[in-house]
Amino acid sequence: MKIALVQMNTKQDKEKNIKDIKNFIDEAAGNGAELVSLPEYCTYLGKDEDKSKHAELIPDGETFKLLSNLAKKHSIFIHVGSILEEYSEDKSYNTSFMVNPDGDMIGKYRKIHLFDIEIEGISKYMESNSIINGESPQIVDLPIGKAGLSICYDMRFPELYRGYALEGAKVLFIPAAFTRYTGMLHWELILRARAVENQCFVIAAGQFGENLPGKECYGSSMVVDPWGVVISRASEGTGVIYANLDMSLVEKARTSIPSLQNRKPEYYKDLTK
Ligand SMILES: NC(=O)CC(=O)C(=O)O
Repeated sequence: MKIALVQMNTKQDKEKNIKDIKNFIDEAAGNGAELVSLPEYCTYLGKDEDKSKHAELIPDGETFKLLSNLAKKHSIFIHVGSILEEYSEDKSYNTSFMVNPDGDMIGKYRKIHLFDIEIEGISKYMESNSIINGESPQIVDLPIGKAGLSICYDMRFPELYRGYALEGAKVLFIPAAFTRYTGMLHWELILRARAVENQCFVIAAGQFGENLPGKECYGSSMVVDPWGVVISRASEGTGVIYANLDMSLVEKARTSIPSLQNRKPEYYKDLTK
């Protein structure tokens, strides 16, 4: 399967962001992509207090309808890294979903782990001020096999991905708006670790550049194969990157080093409760 990852610089003009998404999807489909993956917060990235104004129903909102029509028009899968989904007056879900070539939603995932962190003197984020966490993992069926959905900060919680792999996932989606500061040290390291330890493809479309004054995203969208090799990587700026997923590499990795089979959870399963 030929896939495309869109690296964006989403800001507060939702109309422009949606126009950009449409143009990127048209470009990717024109270049033969069968699945297009968008980053986290792809339609709106702004201040906490403004987020719920931009939240929508999924699948009954405008963005879903537009993406459903684009998926049908191009006969492709569209993985929406995330948009704001309606929850209450002051909180939204941060929600990812997958649309199939018939325009139907085949899976929806609400970010479970919220980015509540403070790095002294560097940055502070309290995602839970404006977002309510999801409670359910989500696996979708693609023609290339099962794929586990997740969003950004989730990537720091390996149990979620181990669960996906044990449920049969061969692909892990990790769309993001990863901060520039943490990205420099952790982004590639963690993506490659999730790929190697679960012997899955990792597909990680990211936000790039300044989205809000003083808030910058790392970019470096990438596809990692099950052996830990980065097979496609975005450079600085916005744009589309491509990769061909050779699914035989999953079995090859799992046969060569059968670490998923060699687990002994009976000795340590209680430690992760
Ligand atoms: N933005 C996030 O959700 C996560 C992130 O930037 C990090 O884990 O670092």
